[in-house]
Amino acid sequence: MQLAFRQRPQPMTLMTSTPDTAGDLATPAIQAKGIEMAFQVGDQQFKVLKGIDLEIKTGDVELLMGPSGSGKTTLLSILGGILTPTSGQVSLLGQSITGLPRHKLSKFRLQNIGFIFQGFNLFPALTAAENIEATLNLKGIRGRAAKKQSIKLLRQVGLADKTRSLPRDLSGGQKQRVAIARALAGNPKLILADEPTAALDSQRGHTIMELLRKLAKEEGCTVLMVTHDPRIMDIADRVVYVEDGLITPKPANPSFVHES
Ligand SMILES: Nc1ncnc2c1ncn2[C@@H]1O[C@H](COP(=O)(O)OP(=O)(O)OP(=O)(O)O)[C@@H](O)[C@H]1O
Repeated sequence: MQLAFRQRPQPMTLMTSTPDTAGDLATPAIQAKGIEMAFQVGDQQFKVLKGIDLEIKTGDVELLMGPSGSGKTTLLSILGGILTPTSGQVSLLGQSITGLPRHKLSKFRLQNIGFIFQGFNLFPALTAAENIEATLNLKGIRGRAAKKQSIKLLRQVGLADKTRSLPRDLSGGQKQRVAIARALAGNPKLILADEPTAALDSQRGHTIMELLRKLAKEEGCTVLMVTHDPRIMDIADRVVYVEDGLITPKPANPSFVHES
């Protein structure tokens, strides 16, 4: 566990504006205010996030970068309503998710957010296409329509020939692309991704980023991803850095960009 508590500048709000967005520009897709997160380890409390203010506009593709252990995954999980912050407020698509009852939060997540998290979490007994269909079924898309969409999504991530493969017969990069296709199922308005290109070679990573950028610019989907991957920085609208529990527009020591 790496925890750093050096003195940092005060929390700040970063705002973006991207002119070629297709969605509702008036409402930020993601709005976080005063996010703090402390973890209890034994009898000690570690404060990982110390007052994060962040606004991300609809249709933006943004990257969260920062040193290992700086709290990027923790922040992404809080923004996606998977973790509850110690304090602070999160609004997604204009709706406050802070304090929403669990069942309402689950429903909101299912309807609006596509998650790409490390580990892929594919059902081992289901084929690539069935893994995506299962998600579509949960979103109320069934039968032929679900089959058609799952095959289309697998084609978009370059896996047209793997629709019937089980996860055990896929490489790490292929599993990652199935997980990406699954996150896009049902056209979520938000995509939250943790290292989505980590297991992909340069060309495939670039193809995935182009796909996400197209969704953002043509369909107003908003994409926020944690990455250490410098290869995808040029495709993002903005890079936001998490350092010492705060957001900063420029890192003090950017060497972490070339990690992993
Ligand atoms: N459930 C937990 N209990 C205790 N500590 C935790 C927990 N989850 C995360 N942490 C600690 O919080 C800190 C931030 O973790 P987090 O995974 O958010 O960092 P990160 O920036 O995503 O790191 P990496 O780039 O290595 O994935 C780490 O020191 C981690 O050990």
